[in-house]
Amino acid sequence: MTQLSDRLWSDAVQDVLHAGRRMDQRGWVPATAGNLSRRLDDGRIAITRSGGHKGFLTEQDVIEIDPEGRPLDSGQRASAETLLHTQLYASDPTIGAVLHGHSVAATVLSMAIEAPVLTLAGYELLKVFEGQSTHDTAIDVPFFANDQDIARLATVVAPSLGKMPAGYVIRGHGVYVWGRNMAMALARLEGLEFLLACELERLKS
Ligand SMILES: CSC[C@@H](O)[C@@H](O)C(=O)COP(=O)(O)O
Ligand SMILES: [Zn+2]
Repeated sequence: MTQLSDRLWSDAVQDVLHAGRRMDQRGWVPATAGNLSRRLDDGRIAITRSGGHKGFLTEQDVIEIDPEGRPLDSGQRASAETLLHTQLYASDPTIGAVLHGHSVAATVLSMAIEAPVLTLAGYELLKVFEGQSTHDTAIDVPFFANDQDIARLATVVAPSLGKMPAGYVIRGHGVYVWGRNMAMALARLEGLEFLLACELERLKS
């Protein structure tokens, strides 16, 4: 490895470790839930190893996968949900980071609401999402049925790729959010989680 590619890799790993800690602080990755990835400028993909606590990740917990989601080192086990990350990267070359968490708001709302989408409307914070410049708008967040068969779940998500400015929710499970870099993905995740928490409050009232 050259010094530059070493540097790109260690920056990506630090991004993942930092985001994992942030998501843990917010209570979005209980137990071993959640997974995080980052695509480097040279196209390599760094993703969390399966089964670790995402708030206590070490450098060894972040591994390299190919664009099809196979670990470069076949002795390593990448996130069980790797295909949901690689399908996003394949769908949009500008995506540089993907985050998945299991918040209370995403879990409860998606089990309480039967409609296939949740419409977020009128919130100032909608401006955190791609292409939004006013609160006077509405964004649909799709709710997909949970499935332990991730390849099959990816085929259900596929028709919506490119049409989900705020990310998506898997029912009773959690959110997927992405951005051009880790900072943007984290900002979108915070935005979506805030809005889901607001919707949950409205449901209670
Ligand atoms: C604690 S169960 C959560 C898992 O089933 C899964 O949904 C998850 O988010 C983490 O899986 P992982 O394989 O560690 O990436
Ligand atoms: Zn999950």
